[in-house]
Amino acid sequence: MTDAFAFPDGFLWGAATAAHQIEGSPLADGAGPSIWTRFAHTPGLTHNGDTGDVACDHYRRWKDDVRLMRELGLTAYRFSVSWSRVLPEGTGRVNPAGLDFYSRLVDALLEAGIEPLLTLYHWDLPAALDDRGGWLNRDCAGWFAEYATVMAKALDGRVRKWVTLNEPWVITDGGYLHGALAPGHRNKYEAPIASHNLMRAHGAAVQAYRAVGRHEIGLVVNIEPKYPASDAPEDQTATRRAHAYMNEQYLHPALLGHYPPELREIFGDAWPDWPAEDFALIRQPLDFLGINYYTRNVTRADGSWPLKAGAVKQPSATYTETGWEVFPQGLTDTLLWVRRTYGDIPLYVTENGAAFFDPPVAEGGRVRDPLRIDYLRRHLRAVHEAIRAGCDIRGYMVWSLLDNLEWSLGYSKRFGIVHVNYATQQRTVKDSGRWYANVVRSHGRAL
Ligand SMILES: OC[C@@H]1[C@@H](O)[C@H](O)[C@@H](O)c2[nH]c(CCc3ccccc3)c[n+]21
Repeated sequence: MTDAFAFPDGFLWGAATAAHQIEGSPLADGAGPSIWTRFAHTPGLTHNGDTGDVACDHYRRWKDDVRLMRELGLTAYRFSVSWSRVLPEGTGRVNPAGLDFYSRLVDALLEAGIEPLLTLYHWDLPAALDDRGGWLNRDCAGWFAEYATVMAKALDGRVRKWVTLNEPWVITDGGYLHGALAPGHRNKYEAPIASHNLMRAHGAAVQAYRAVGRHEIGLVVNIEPKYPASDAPEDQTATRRAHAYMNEQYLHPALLGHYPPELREIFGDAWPDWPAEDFALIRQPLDFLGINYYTRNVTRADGSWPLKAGAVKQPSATYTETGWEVFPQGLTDTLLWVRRTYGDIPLYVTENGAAFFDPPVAEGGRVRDPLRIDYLRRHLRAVHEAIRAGCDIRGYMVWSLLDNLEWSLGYSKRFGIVHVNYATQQRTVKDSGRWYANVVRSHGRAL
């Protein structure tokens, strides 16, 4: 009998984190501040005033955390580099202690048989570059290329899978349009400029990497599939607008060399005429795409700004602590859509997971999180369905290895398969972590 859930040979089973969310010690050993150091220390901007000053103390506990990954049997680990730890001013002077932290982390991962997937940018821009306009300054492409060159020279070969940006949509929509994330701008005219410059910087970093690196580089995007709430024409066009804005806005320029037409419709006079040469820079050949999937959106036309499209709550669905509908079919649909629209580029599910209300650690060190096990099992089966349908999916990274700092939501949301007691920094593998370890051990057959 063929195994029900046989995954391809070499399929990577991993977990994902990001520097600012787990490391702590943001200014240790010569590191410079990032926009999140500033944002979180600005009163009123984060839940409870939570900051990344300590987080999961991973900057000091990284050896134990790699040991934990090895005990879980992970074959890959996706993490991000804090740009301002390595380049305290963002460009120019390199901080050797910062580079050394990541070099030792990578060596420990390789020693444990764990493939590193390194994300260059996961939202924590050096504050010194924000002072120079940050992503609104077209010079950011050169800054990011310089940073990519420093990292490639230091780590390429030991790191063989590189990612330029994590989720340009969130960086732009959160940081420049709605202001919920650092640097906290709320400006319809800035958002397209930041968004376009992020993609120019992506292209420049891919070019810079290829001048030094000999391995693979890709882009990570969040995709939230949009399903029309009704057959009404206004709901159909609203769904199309929302899909173009969130799901096509970055993959189109990166892979097809142009934006979807809906963006000019959405932003109107705030959507510039971009210089044609920008698209040659943005559209660099990629070795893979990372897809971050959490939920879907049932969409209808409404008066909301700027999309005029809103979500329709699904009465019979299960929702996570972040208000996201549990909808595994959306992951299969997403992976098939990517292949249909952009071709057979290798894919990784670089984030998938859920925040549920976890009970406290019980006697004997157990955290019972059945809802997370159900979520992960159903989404991994959805990945397998896409593989059976012909998608070239090379790996899956659960978000997240550890409970960690959920950006503006602080420590109020727990996504980890490992519980973190923030008062003691004690790690406790949750039931979902034990379950995932078994799935990894069986190469998916235990699903
Ligand atoms: O919210 C859980 C995780 C974050 O902790 C990661 O840093 C980030 O890469 C990430 N992206 C998404 C999906 C996109 C999204 C982010 C924030 C808010 C709404 C949607 C979920 N997550």
